[in-house]
Amino acid sequence: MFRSISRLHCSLRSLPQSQRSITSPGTASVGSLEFLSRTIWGNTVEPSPQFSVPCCRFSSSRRKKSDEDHGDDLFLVSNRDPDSPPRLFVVQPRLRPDAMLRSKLSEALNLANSLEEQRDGLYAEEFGDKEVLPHIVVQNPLARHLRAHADRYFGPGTVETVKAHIKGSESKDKLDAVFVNTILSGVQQRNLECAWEKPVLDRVGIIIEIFNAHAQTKEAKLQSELAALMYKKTRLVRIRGPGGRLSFGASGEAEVVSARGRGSGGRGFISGAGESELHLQRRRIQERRIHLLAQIGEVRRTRALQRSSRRRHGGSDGQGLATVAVVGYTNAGKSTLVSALSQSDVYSDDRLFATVDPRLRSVILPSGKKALLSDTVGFISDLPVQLVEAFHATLEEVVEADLLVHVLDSSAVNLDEQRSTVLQVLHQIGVSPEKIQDMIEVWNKIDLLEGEGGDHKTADWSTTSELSEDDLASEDDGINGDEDLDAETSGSSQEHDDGPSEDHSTEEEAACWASPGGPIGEDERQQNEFQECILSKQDSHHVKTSAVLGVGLQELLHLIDEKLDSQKSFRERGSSSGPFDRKWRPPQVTVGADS
Ligand SMILES: Nc1nc2c(ncn2[C@@H]2O[C@H](COP(=O)(O)OP(=O)(O)OP(=O)(O)O)[C@@H](O)[C@H]2O)c(=O)[nH]1
Ligand SMILES: [Mg+2]
Repeated sequence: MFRSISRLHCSLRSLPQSQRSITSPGTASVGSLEFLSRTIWGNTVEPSPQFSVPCCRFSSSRRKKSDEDHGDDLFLVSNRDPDSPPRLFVVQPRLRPDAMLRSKLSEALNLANSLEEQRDGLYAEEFGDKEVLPHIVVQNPLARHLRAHADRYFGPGTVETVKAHIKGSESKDKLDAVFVNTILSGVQQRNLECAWEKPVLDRVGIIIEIFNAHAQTKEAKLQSELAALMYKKTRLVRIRGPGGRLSFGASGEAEVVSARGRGSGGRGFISGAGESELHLQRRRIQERRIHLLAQIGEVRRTRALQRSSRRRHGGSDGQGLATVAVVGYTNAGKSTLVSALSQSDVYSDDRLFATVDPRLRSVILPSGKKALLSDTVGFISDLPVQLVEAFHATLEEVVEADLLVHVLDSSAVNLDEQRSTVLQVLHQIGVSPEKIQDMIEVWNKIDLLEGEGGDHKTADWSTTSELSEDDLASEDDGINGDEDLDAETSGSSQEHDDGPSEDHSTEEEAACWASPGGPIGEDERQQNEFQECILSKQDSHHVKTSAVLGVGLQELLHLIDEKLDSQKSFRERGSSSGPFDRKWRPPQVTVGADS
């Protein structure tokens, strides 16, 4: 384990002062810093000395080499050593209300513990046996200032407090990386790595890493590499190579001066050393991307052929076979439900994104007809747009399915948020409002609710980790940083720190959590349709199931049968393909990018 850590984490080396200066020859000009600031925040902020702090580049322990490899490390933490799954320290910005904080912290801890690869089809440890990872709840910079710090996201006090806690946790066991459960810019990520002397993963990064770690098939591996590549492309930072040479994105000591570089070259005095390196790096990424897209294109063609052949004569006696896609928030119980309905064995696990490779299982409906159930990847709030784009081939199965079954974890406190996240992703990938209207909603895990058909709001907030009130309790950090009030570790005890702005910001925060890709519709009409869809779904009829106990399965099968039947008669009456004709298009706003 130590070997892999040392490969991940190089020690900080100091540079001569002349090389650190933001105005020194050969490094960034103030002009480019201003450009960077504008790029990130949409307006100019004072260049911070943080941008010029030299820091290290972390290399991957599980780099995939290939002839066409673009020369960059794509994955930061996930490794192939089955005896040493990465151990992360989790930083959770505080949210209101406390129930929301708990559910997000629980999700963050589960994400951090899910970053593990199988060896010979097995994980090193049962998920339930895993320890709760070290974590800290800190002041949310969005809550206090309605804007995060441009350089390190958190204020200096918080950064120092987290650093002290990391050091404290390291005395017990080595940490591989820090996971900050928010979306960081490339510059913020790099500066936090420098401050904490650990690789830092943000929410987008960890999800991409988990997908990569869990991908089994060639298709899923290609897609997760593409997602990582697209993520990486937005995070090229200027680094100082071993000979003091400046370049972008390769290993070496980092000088964070430009995360995107767009426009930094060839613009009079602000063009500087390294710009051609940046273009080289971007070109290599672009070449690899084109190569991956070509391979994924092959996968899509094969899948399309298989789909149309199933649709025409997939049944045992040559008749067409309907496909029912099972969708939902990650860990809602989709795979368990597909297993139970089809009486087969589909891999299910408490790890988030246990399913990355879609699976088809056949099921005999009460009418005697056969249908195919498609178990697919789960969704999550702030689903990285790079993943949605890269996993287009997989998600096409959902768009092309005859019927959707939306599985919800009825014991989740944030059930409404999970529902709207899923509906947004469906909308984003091109599923029509009509099809969403027709979708069957399943409230799974009812066995976890108190009493039969109990109120889900009263359910336990965490079914997957051993968190208690103590985990959220105030921790005395003992650090007298310059911004101590900014750095706290409790959800309840230091209310003096939160003025009335907290509630206001919570709305903003909630909006941020709930929106995976910012505005996703191209025009207002589509947005309105989508909003109507969400509203109508909230009150719609749902089937209650317990996939583990086998409750509600027959009712669900009857409903699937009924819906497919009514669709068939609808088609026979001469309707066009209607609900399935909208094409996927990327959202206009890129999450996690430095733009
Ligand atoms: N108590 C209870 N647990 C369930 C139920 N259905 C699934 N689970 C558990 O929930 C966890 C997640 O189940 P999965 O079927 O892997 O969930 P999923 O939606 O496929 O998750 P991803 O593939 O990670 O998106 C597993 O530990 C299941 O045993 C249920 O009805 N009741
Ligand atoms: Mg699954």
